[in-house]
Amino acid sequence: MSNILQFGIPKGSLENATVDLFKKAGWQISISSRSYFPGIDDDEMSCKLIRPQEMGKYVQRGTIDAGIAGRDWVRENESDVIEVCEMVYSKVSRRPARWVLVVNKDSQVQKPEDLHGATISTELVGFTKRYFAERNIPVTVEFSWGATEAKVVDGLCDAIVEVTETGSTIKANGLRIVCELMESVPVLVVNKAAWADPWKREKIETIAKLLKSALAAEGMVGLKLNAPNSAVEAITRILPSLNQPTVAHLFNSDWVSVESVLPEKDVRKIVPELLKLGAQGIVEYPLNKII
Ligand SMILES: Nc1ncnc2c1ncn2[C@@H]1O[C@H](COP(=O)(O)OP(=O)(O)OP(=O)(O)O)[C@@H](O)[C@H]1O
Ligand SMILES: O=P(O)(O)OC[C@H]1O[C@H](OP(=O)(O)OP(=O)(O)O)[C@H](O)[C@@H]1O
Ligand SMILES: [Mg+2]
Repeated sequence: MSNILQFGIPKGSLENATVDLFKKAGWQISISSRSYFPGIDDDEMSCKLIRPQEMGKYVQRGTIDAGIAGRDWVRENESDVIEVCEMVYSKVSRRPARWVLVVNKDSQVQKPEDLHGATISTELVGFTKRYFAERNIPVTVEFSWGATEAKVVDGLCDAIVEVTETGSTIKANGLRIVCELMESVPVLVVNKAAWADPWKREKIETIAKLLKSALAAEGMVGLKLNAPNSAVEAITRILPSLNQPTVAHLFNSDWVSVESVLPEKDVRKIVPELLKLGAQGIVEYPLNKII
């Protein structure tokens, strides 16, 4: 029987960003509407769409071997799984999601202690209870099924603990962040049995490496140029690189070829300096992965 890795893709906020990242890493995942079993162009993998809130549970039980979910939910459920790696992305950006304590703009609350005796609404009940208990602040924490911001606007609670990325929902509802309670990023988790299986472990490690390398390549470009040998010292001093720039001799010439990897945003600043130092034939190229 051939080996198959059962893999969980997070349904909801992280779904599209995760599928896009897999594409950059080299896997095409196709999700057809209403189906919870996405196709993937890898005979060694089979995918399921699973809510991030439940990913840890199903990975722990062995329903699936591994999956991606926000670390917030893996921790909330105290899932006994192995975290293989973290990846910094959210629904629309490459920043962590933040769980924040939020009140109405005109509220008197300035710090968590000001919520003594208050009612707080959140989807992340366990974490919120622990946060206030550890600080000896007595509060009532109520589970929210979503649209949580509306509850503090309506006065159904005194404050909320909610996830934010761009801040636009908080702003649109006229709310104010009191403080940040936790950051969360997607993590790749695997159960102990799959991790103990050499084939599955190697497959998971390959997936983790390629997902991370696709993320690492974002915003980075390759730069190649020719320069007279006499300018190489000066050029390598100003040229950023992952380790050191590569320098290769041009055939039958006292010129060299210099190659490096750098943030795309630095290119417009560095090119004029390279030209002044005598560089020619400068080529910038996109990168898919940095491994
Ligand atoms: N902009 C975002 N909004 C909400 N969750 C985000 C965002 N970016 C990343 N996340 C992460 O996505 C996970 C929540 O995903 P999901 O959208 O499935 O939950 P939900 O908000 O309950 O779902 P729904 O889309 O049904 O409202 C969490 O791990 C959270 O940290
Ligand atoms: O800071 P922002 O970029 O605005 O993102 C955060 C918002 O996105 C999520 O809502 P979701 O779409 O999941 O709706 P919900 O409230 O019904 O869960 C989250 O619950 C916040 O409301
Ligand atoms: Mg939501």
